[in-house]
Amino acid sequence: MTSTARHYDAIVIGAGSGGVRAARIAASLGAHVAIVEERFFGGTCVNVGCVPKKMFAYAAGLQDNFTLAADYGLSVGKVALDWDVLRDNKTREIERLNGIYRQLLEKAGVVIVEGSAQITGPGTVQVGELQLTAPRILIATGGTPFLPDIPGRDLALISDNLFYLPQLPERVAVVGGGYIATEFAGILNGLGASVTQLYRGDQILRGFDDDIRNHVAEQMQQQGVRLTLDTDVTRIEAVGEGRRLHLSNGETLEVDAVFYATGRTPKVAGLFAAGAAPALTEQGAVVVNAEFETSVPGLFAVGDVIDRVQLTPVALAEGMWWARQQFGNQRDVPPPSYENIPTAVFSHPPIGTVGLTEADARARHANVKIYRSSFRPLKYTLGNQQHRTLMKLVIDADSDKVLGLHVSGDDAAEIVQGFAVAVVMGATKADFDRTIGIHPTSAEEFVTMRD
Ligand SMILES: Cc1cc2nc3c(=O)[nH]c(=O)nc-3n(C[C@H](O)[C@H](O)[C@H](O)COP(=O)(O)OP(=O)(O)OC[C@H]3O[C@@H](n4cnc5c(N)ncnc54)[C@H](O)[C@@H]3O)c2cc1C
Ligand SMILES: NC(=O)c1ccc[n+]([C@@H]2O[C@H](COP(=O)([O-])OP(=O)(O)OC[C@H]3O[C@@H](n4cnc5c(N)ncnc54)[C@H](O)[C@@H]3O)[C@@H](O)[C@H]2O)c1
Repeated sequence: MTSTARHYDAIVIGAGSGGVRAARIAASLGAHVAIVEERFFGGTCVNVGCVPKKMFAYAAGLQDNFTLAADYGLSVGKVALDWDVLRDNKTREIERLNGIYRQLLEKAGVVIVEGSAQITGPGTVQVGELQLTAPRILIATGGTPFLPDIPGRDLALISDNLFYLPQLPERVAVVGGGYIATEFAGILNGLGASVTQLYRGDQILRGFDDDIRNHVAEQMQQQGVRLTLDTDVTRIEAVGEGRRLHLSNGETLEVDAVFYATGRTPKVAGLFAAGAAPALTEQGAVVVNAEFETSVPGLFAVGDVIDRVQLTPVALAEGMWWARQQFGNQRDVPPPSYENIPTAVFSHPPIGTVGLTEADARARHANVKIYRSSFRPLKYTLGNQQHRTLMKLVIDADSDKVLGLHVSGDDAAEIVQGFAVAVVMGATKADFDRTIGIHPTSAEEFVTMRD
């Protein structure tokens, strides 16, 4: 039913990473923009993703520092986690950020419409009773957790739930081997839960460099995570307040909570009225061309919903490019490149990586040279903590170019962000070699690796 109609230059659906950035840039370029949001401003990353996840990852890592402090002669009292304090402090900060995202949009002159949007036809969006029209519509609705269809899957928790748990469960199973599962296993273990990570493949973190995968798996196990590989969950049943998992290896596992982190699928359910949907992939991702336009002229999409690379900085880059392309005068600027996207996994230990894995480099280049260094960082040498760092450079021996740079250990993400600029610029091993190191650091290893 349409009782009110409003016309804009652009309508953005979803106020997450991609949508907020696109709407703000478009408005700053003079466009009259409306943004529709049904749940929370800032989207997944700010509310139930990157930001609260990193806060919890800090909390989990802090536990280690108390042991380290004792090695340095600093005595501390009994260390105990007050889950309610951690959770509620986090929630307060997230609510503050939520308000900031809303204010940023308002200050930029973007019209905020709260509710669930449905695209009803070319250039037309329905939000409850309200009809919005515009020559350009941008879909930035993100993704939603995917859970395999097994009996009892309703008994499983998803990543959103971790951030609001009434209490920290004592025994936890985490299912999956990707970013979220590995980060959550480290967080829960670091906070004191007894954690089993179950993965159907032969090693976690598929797609990352094999040496790095093995290093992280080893270090996690050393820290107390039970890693059960080549195993899937076939059924979940409730046992009192707990959960019994039936495993593909015939065993059962009893836990207080089970988290599923088995991927995220594009969020398009209910988004299109009959006949209004653009072409979608089999997985439901919105198909776009190089300019982010769908099969329906004037209908565009960016971010997780197009399922290219599910990372916040990628959604930001896509949203920004789209807005400048549509409303700015930068028509000759190429779209964001998907080559050499640096990324981090905030596991314990964390991973930072940019460029090709050794296996990918060998598949594409005839002569590949590997430099590898594994060491116990200085910080840990006064005590018994066995934390190690692994660093690896993948070089094209013919051109001397650095094809890949990988690290797993303290500060991995911070280290790789800077080196990523060099890799994107096409730095060679010789460029690395003539760079003087900063001593004593772990990062200096990348400029001192020799044959
Ligand atoms: C646990 C977790 C940890 C993560 N950690 C990281 C990290 O450390 N680093 C990183 O780079 N990435 C991380 N990510 C991924 C990152 O959050 C996403 O890639 C990013 O949020 C995608 O942005 P987006 O704009 O495409 O979608 P989103 O941020 O998901 O925003 C989509 C918005 O659209 C709204 N919406 C959906 N449908 C409708 C509708 N019909 N009407 C109105 N509004 C609608 C949603 O409510 C939401 O606010 C993490 C994700 C998760 C789940
Ligand atoms: N630090 C970061 O930047 C960060 C952190 C979290 C999430 N993210 C983004 O969010 C995305 C989603 O995270 P995710 O961890 O859910 O996805 P993922 O794609 O990283 O991992 C999914 C895991 O689930 C497994 N899986 C898939 N289907 C399964 C099934 N039917 N049964 C058993 N296992 C199955 C996969 O083999 C894989 O190990 C990531 O790909 C990443 O792009 C990024």
